[in-house]
Amino acid sequence: MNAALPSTEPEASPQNEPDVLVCCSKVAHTYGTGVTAVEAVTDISCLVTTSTRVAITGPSGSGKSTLLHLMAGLEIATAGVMEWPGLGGRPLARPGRIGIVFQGPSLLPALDAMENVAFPLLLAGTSDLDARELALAALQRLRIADLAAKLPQELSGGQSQRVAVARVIAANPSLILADEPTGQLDHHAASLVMDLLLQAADELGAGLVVSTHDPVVAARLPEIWRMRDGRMLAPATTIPTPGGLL
Ligand SMILES: Nc1ncnc2c1ncn2[C@@H]1O[C@H](COP(=O)(O)OP(=O)(O)OP(=O)(O)O)[C@@H](O)[C@H]1O
Repeated sequence: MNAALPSTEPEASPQNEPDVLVCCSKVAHTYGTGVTAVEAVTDISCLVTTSTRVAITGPSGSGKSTLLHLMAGLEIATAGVMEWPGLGGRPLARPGRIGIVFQGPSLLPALDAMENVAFPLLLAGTSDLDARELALAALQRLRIADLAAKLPQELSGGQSQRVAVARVIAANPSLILADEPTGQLDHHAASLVMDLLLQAADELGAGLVVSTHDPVVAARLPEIWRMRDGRMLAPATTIPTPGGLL
């Protein structure tokens, strides 16, 4: 079902409805000001729920990363309204509720895989012992515990991205945002990373939003939102709200 369109299906009972994690209403984001201003996204309206499994596709520069950064709270909308009802408010005030997988190397080179997974938990105040236990559990859950003692330089690009997925799920997020997570991987490694992202989202009951250039990767998700020149071609820009349609 397209999460951004008014549903024509019978209403689910409240306890069966997925939580709305992110609501974008006519959102725009402009980088810079004056003659150097770039309107990276324009008039974006969409919903992300705990059952969302969506690929955002579009040419380079179409605004995919900017939209993910807005959802993550890493950028602030310059027009429109961003809300995170199911996350308890603006993400930066609620660290851990959103997990982000970035394109390319993101592991700290001096730490082994398990320490890399544990590191954000330590920063969030988890005790050393608990952080290590949670990190190992995340690696085990993704069946990559054999990589725990390896340094990033000893990992392939695909293995590094799988550890990056473990780092995200160790914090038990409600929303997983992955920005070109397979951009530097071959098809086999990309497929394994997508397997893990989908598995993680299902096991955590988390929403999953993946930006990608790759149509094969996009086809792994049940829903695709296409962007061009900062605008979303699909879904349509009407979203249901308690007060009516935007
Ligand atoms: N920090 C920034 N400062 C200024 N302009 C930016 C910045 N980040 C992105 N842009 C511009 O915003 C537009 C959208 O960029 P964005 O990175 O969101 O697109 P994208 O679809 O993710 O591209 P790619 O697939 O190449 O990563 C582009 O014109 C880009 O040059």
